[in-house]
Formats: sequence, C-alpha cells, structure tokens
Amino acid sequence: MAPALDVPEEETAVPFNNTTSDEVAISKSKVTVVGSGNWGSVAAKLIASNTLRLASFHEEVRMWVYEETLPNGEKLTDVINRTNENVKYVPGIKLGKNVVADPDLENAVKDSNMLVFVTPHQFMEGICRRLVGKVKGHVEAISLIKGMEVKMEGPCMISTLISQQLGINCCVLMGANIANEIAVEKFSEATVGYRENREIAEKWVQLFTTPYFMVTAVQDVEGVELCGTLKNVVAIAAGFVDGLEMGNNTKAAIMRIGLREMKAFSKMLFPSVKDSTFFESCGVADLITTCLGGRNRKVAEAFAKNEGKRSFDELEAEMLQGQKLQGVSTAREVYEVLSHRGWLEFFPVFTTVHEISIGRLPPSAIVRFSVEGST
Ligand SMILES: NC(=O)c1ccc[n+]([C@@H]2O[C@H](COP(=O)([O-])OP(=O)(O)OC[C@H]3O[C@@H](n4cnc5c(N)ncnc54)[C@H](O)[C@@H]3O)[C@@H](O)[C@H]2O)c1
Ligand SMILES: O=P(O)(O)OC[C@H](O)CO
Repeated sequence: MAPALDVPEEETAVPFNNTTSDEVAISKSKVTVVGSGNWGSVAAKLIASNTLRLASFHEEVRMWVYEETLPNGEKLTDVINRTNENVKYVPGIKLGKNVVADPDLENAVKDSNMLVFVTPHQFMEGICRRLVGKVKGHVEAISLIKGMEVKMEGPCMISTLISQQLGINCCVLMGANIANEIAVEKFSEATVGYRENREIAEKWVQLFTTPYFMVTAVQDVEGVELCGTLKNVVAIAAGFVDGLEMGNNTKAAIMRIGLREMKAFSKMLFPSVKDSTFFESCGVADLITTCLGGRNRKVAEAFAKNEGKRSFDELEAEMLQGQKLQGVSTAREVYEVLSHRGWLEFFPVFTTVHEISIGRLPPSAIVRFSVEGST
C-alpha cells in the first residue's frame, strides 16, 4: 500500500476580492530549470506537474537545453518541444505540455525568479560565467548538482559558486533519486538543505513534492550537498567491488567505511555539518541507492572487469550515451583537498578510488588499501 503522504494542499486559483488578476499574475513565481539531462528533465516533469496545480506559480516551466543535433539531423530542443519528450536523456517520458525547451541560456532565465540548477557539475563554472549580470537580485536558486569545484583558496561547493557568482541565495536538493525511477513515478524521498530562510525552503518543498516524491527540509546546506557529492566516490568503490565479484559483505564494508569518510570529510571542512543530516534521504539512503543502481557503480564495475585497461572516459561514452559520471572527477577533487591539507591517510576509500581511477593502483587495491587503511 502506498504510504500516507503529507502533500501540500492544492491552492485556490481564485484571487482575493480586492486583487486584480494582473496583480496576481505579477506575484506568481516563474521557474526555469537550467539543465536537461537525465535528472534535469525528470526534475522539470516533477516541477511542471506542480506549477499546473498551484496558483502561486506560472504554469510554464522553461528548461534550458544544451543544444545538440540528433542522429536524424533534428535539434534536440525542437524534438522536445514537438514531442514533449527528451528523447535522448529520458526517452518515453512525457515531461508535461507546460515544459518549454529553450536553447538560449540568457533567454531561458530572464523572466524567472526561481532557478533550478541541474547540470553535471563540471559545466557550472562556464554556465555561471555566462549568467553574471543576467540574473536579478531577488531571484532564488536551488542546486540539484552533486559535485564541487576545487579552487586555489580550497573547495567550493556548487551552491556557493552559484551564490557568489550570481549574487543570489541558493538552497540544495539531494537524495536517493535515481532519475529513471522517478520518471516512472516510483516513490522516492529527497532532502532540501537551506541556510537561514525557512520560508524559501518551504517554497522549494512545495514546488517539488508530489505523492511519489516526498521532500523534507533541513537547515544544513553544506551537509546535504556534501552527502550528495561524496557518495559518488563511494559508488565508484562499490562498482570496483562488484566488478571483482567480491560479494555483498565486502560491498557493505566499503559502504560503511565510505559513509564514515563522508561524515569525517564534511565535518573537517564545515564543522557546522549536523550528524542527523547523514540519516536523511541525502545521506545514507542516497549512498545505498547509488551503490546498488547508479551510473557511477555501473561504469566502475565495467572498469574493474576490464582490469583498468579501458579508461573511464571511454567506458562512460560507450555505456551512458551522453550522460555524465560525477564520481571520478569528484574523487580527483577530493584527493586534491586531502593532499593539500595532509589528510590522505585518514581517507583510504577516497584516496584509493582516485589512485585506481588514474591507473596508479589496480582495481583489486580497493579492499586491501581501504579496509586495511581504515583499521
Ligand atoms: N541522473 C540521475 O539519476 C541523478 C539523480 C540525482 C542527481 N543527479 C545529479 O544531477 C546533475 C545532472 O545530472 P543529469 O543526470 O541531469 O545529467 P546527465 O548525466 O544526463 O548529463 C548530460 C547533460 O549534460 C549536458 N551537457 C553536455 N555537455 C555540456 C556542456 N559543455 N555544457 C553544459 N551542458 C552540457 C547534456 O546536454 C545533458 O543535458 C549531476 O550533478 C548528477 O550527479 C543525477
Ligand atoms: O547514477 P548516479 O551514480 O549518477 O547516481 C544518481 C543519483 O545521484 C542517485 O541519487
């Protein structure tokens, strides 16, 4: 039986007596999704189902598409707008007729006051650079992106990059969210992380919550975002274990030690991170689902089966058809932080994943180094 969910009640579309329909239109929030990959498209579908239902939002949801030409010569944007499907990244799923694909980034964001960022993390610096000065001060943002940047000054979470570059507040939404499952409306949970403004967090919760997508808010942006980011490194380790057919007990050991490293790394970087965050959907639940059914796990399994002789780039291109892994680059970024701070020896799973990924160690080193190193 489906669980009883606390879905926000439908709002009435009827304006108050002393309010004109023009004034109501002005106060409505308008949403743009920046990104249209596998999760980006499914996030647009979730949001679009709610903007149709809730009177405080404009029905239309803009979705910025990094334009590509499909094998039949058509532009991806044209196909999405004609068929209402992202035929490349989530084939067979109707996004909602109120989703409008737009290949022009500046045009896509110009009228919106709620921006949802959901691209692979390596593209965000370039996207932010293009948006500097193009986004108004009162705009609110949320990042669904699992990843971070490493700068001269140290690590920079993607929500911080967005906030600093664009001068806007940025929440995060992370969780056990394999997009293909949410696309077919299988039940999932997610966690919104916010800094101070609970009201804004509640607005994001309202925008994303559906009967099959249950969202909870916690006041811990860094904790939520680091959980989503670091679990991708542990998923690579879990994939190595699967590729070497080492069994479920070994995989569970790697996941346990990995979770401990996720918590230690997060708290060493940001002492404000809360222990309780690791028990939300963004924490242990996301770690489990990614290590069981995610893309990072899948490609790492193939890497180990090939004994590291085929690179991650090659396997990613062959197995994911344009979708992008985050775990390998995140392992490199985490490694940079660890070596810069002299912490490598305290993080055997994170360290070993990077060293295997770049060919310095064989895949079999994942257990030897990670488990022995953690005792
Ligand atoms: N897919 C999932 O199940 C899932 C679930 C939760 C979170 N996430 C996270 O969401 C983020 C986005 O993942 P996704 O699955 O939507 O994307 P994806 O892996 O499907 O990535 C492909 C996207 O990147 C775009 N792209 C390619 N080159 C680009 C460029 N140079 N500049 C800008 N965009 C370019 C492609 O057009 C496509 O939209 C990631 O951080 C991921 O970890 C993914
Ligand atoms: O497929 P992955 O490994 O990128 O993981 C997808 C999501 O992050 C799971 O929540």
